Amino acid sequence: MILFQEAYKKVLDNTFDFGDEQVAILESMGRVLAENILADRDFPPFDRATKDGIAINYFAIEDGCTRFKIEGVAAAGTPQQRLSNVNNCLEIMTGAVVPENADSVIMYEHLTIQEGWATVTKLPNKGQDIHYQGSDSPKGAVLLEPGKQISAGAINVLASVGKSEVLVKKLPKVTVISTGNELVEVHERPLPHQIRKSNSLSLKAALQKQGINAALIHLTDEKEMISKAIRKVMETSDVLMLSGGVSKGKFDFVPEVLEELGVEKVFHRVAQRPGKPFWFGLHQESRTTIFSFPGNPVSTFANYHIYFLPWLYKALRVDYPERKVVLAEPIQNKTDLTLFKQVRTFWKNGSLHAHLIVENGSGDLTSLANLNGFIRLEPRDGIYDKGELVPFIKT
Ligand SMILES: Nc1nc2c(c(=O)[nH]1)N[C@H]1C(S)=C(S)[C@@H](COP(=O)(O)OP(=O)(O)OC[C@H]3O[C@@H](n4cnc5c(N)ncnc54)[C@H](O)[C@@H]3O)O[C@H]1N2
Ligand code: MOO
Ligand SMILES: [Mg+2]
Repeated sequence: MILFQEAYKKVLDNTFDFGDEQVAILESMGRVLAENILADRDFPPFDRATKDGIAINYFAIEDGCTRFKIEGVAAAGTPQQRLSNVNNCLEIMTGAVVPENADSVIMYEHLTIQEGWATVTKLPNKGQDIHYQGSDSPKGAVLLEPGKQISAGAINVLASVGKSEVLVKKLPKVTVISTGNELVEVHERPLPHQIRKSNSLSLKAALQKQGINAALIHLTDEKEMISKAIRKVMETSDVLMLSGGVSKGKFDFVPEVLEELGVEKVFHRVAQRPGKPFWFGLHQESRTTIFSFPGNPVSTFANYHIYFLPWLYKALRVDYPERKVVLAEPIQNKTDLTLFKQVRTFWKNGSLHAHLIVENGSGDLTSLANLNGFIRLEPRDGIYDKGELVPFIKT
């Protein structure tokens, strides 16, 4: 058995690059950018009116003119026009190209318009209400850099520079295997000694949140079958995630099968609760990373967030946020294990506080309906006081 910090470090020391791929712009949402995104033209690409009103040449104002003959209308989406006389004006709409030899825009609220003439009711400043060509970013400027997680805001930028396809980091191919004779499908009615399998669906849903579409396989507790299935899955998956069959029971075949298949055991068992019998290893030949989580529902769920998510982020070269929360009540950890306690957080005076969830151990899956994270408590003789900051793993 190894300490939590040691296990965590070993997991993070064993990441690898999954490569890059081109995806359609909308598919890139939430993915990690793998290329520089450059401005393909000046932003904005022309001097653009920022108000609906008239475009004038300020020379006329300096000359004492406050009444302008309207030559026409410049709408957004029409080519640049030209004032034929600098004492005239063009009506102009937000987003339209400022006419040649106009240099200022006056909004309708500062004008009266009558019979083809605009009269200024509030004198403008020279150059006002124009968004100048290239003033946001000049052509060729780097707008987004590799490593950035693509947000809806970034999609706006990608679309503006014409990136209908985007180069992103590839996500790992993940297969989730659940094991257990007692488990039946969600739509089935369990016999009194059976339960519905829930861990694999919960893992699949959590992976879905990361953009990963995991394959699901369920196996009964038969060693030969487990061995065959794992061998096959390792050929095609980057990650094999198992739930159950990893402890000391007569039917917990997973650790011996993995070792028989030549998977290098990095560690088995961590001084933590829940999730103690966690088995982590690598199959060098197929380049598969194996996260074999203990079957108790809270153990599988906790270890996915404690280990797999930081591992994934590191593999994708994205910073994993180190979060902390304020304890809303005192708590102890007089054990010799790192404890992960289920919490529900709430905002108070601008900081995130955590309430402990009443639960009945790592087999109590009903508590999973209420938590939104775990706090991490290292062993300590004294108390963790109310108001203390402790590490928080968001779920
Ligand atoms: N002698 C010992 N016994 C146990 C130890 C130990 O150290 N010595 N560790 C305990 C701890 S801690 C855990 S956690 C569990 C881990 O068990 P396994 O990984 O071997 O998992 P199973 O035996 O297959 O199942 C345990 C439990 O979880 C339920 N389960 C399993 N898979 C699913 C699923 N997909 N959906 C829902 N529920 C699932 C299963 O029915 C069992 O109730 O071992 C302790 N024992
Ligand atoms: O570690 Mo087990 O995961 O406590 O139930
Ligand atoms: Mg077991």
